[in-house]
Amino acid sequence: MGTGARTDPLAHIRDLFDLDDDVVYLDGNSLGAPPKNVAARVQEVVSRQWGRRLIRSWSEGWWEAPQRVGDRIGKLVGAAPGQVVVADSTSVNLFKALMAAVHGTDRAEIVVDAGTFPTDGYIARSVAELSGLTLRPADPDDLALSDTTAVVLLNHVDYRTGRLLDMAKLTEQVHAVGAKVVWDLCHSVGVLPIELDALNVNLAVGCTYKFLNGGPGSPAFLYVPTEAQPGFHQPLTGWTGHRSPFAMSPDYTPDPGVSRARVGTPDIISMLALDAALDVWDRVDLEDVRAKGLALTAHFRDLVEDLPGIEVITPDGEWRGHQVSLRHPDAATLMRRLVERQVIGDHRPPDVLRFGFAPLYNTFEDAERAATALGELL
Ligand SMILES: Cc1ncc(COP(=O)(O)O)c(C=O)c1O
Ligand SMILES: Nc1c(O)cccc1C(=O)C[C@H](N)C(=O)O
Repeated sequence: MGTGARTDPLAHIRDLFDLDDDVVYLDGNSLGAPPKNVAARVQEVVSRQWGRRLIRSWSEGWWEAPQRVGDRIGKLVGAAPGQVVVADSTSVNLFKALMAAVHGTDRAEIVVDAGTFPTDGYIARSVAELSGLTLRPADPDDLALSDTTAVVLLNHVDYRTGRLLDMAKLTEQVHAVGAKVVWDLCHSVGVLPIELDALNVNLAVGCTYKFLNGGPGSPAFLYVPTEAQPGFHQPLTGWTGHRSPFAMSPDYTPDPGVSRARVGTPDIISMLALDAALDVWDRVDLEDVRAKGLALTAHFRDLVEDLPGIEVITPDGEWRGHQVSLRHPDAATLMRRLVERQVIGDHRPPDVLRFGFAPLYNTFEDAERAATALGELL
């Protein structure tokens, strides 16, 4: 199982992360590992920016941080500057995006992929209720769209199976019936090249605590393309989305740009921890990240697919993200015992073992150690 001869152009990047070598961490698709520079940045933000500069820091970079950090994420998702804002949670951004997408529509339905991560389905249900539309879960292979479809919400990578959807093809399908598409990029941002502008995606959301390593609960992002910004009807009219927040006007006038998607005061400590975590992306090429992710997951798959009782449910080939999901009737117990052996993945009910591979810090040896541990348990 040795991988000594394997070339890994990202091998040196692991040193930028604060990881224990005796732990095989394969849960970066749930909570990314901390880059080493984050602790010092947070210390700087607390001690100097907050401590010494106090409220002056709002006009020394804090106020614009949601757009500035948004532009850094924009580079990773194929969005030109001024179209991504970092704010709130993915759930809240989904609410804003879906409410804006159905605003003023005379169409009847919202479609959501049937295997969606629960929060997307719950939020889509609320938006349907509030807007008087119906919600229809559908198989992404057979969306059955029509001219009654207002908006389609799709997960780029399925959190359970790791399947990657064809964003180009599906976006085109949705546009062909005159509907809008909202993409949830939680499991794809930072591991594969994404081209939101080039594909004319209507709206997109994603979290930053998985493969972007922003830290627990780091703020999410929302993409609103420039041409859609004037028509982006913000349902949560908080003051930070106002055109002139400090005018303290009694009337709400939205910011003309992407800032209209902001709501309330940003969580600066978390936002600037994320900003620091994003530094690592200045040193890597997403194509290399993708290539390594495919190689890591293929290697792990090869090592585990013939183990007794295991069924691999992650698609083979290129239509997959950076996790390998295995079905086994004793998945919960197996994962508990793997974690006892310092191999950390996760379990998704009822019977799925998930192993996420973060190409910036996971190694081929991690894949081997995890496969060996699982083999011994089985
Ligand atoms: C596809 C997807 N959407 C949304 C979320 C989470 O949303 P939030 O950031 O609001 O917790 C997750 C993971 O928690 C997810 O996997
Ligand atoms: N967001 C999470 C959290 O706050 C606690 C524990 C896990 C999570 C996750 O991100 C779960 C993840 N989205 C999943 O794919 O299952």
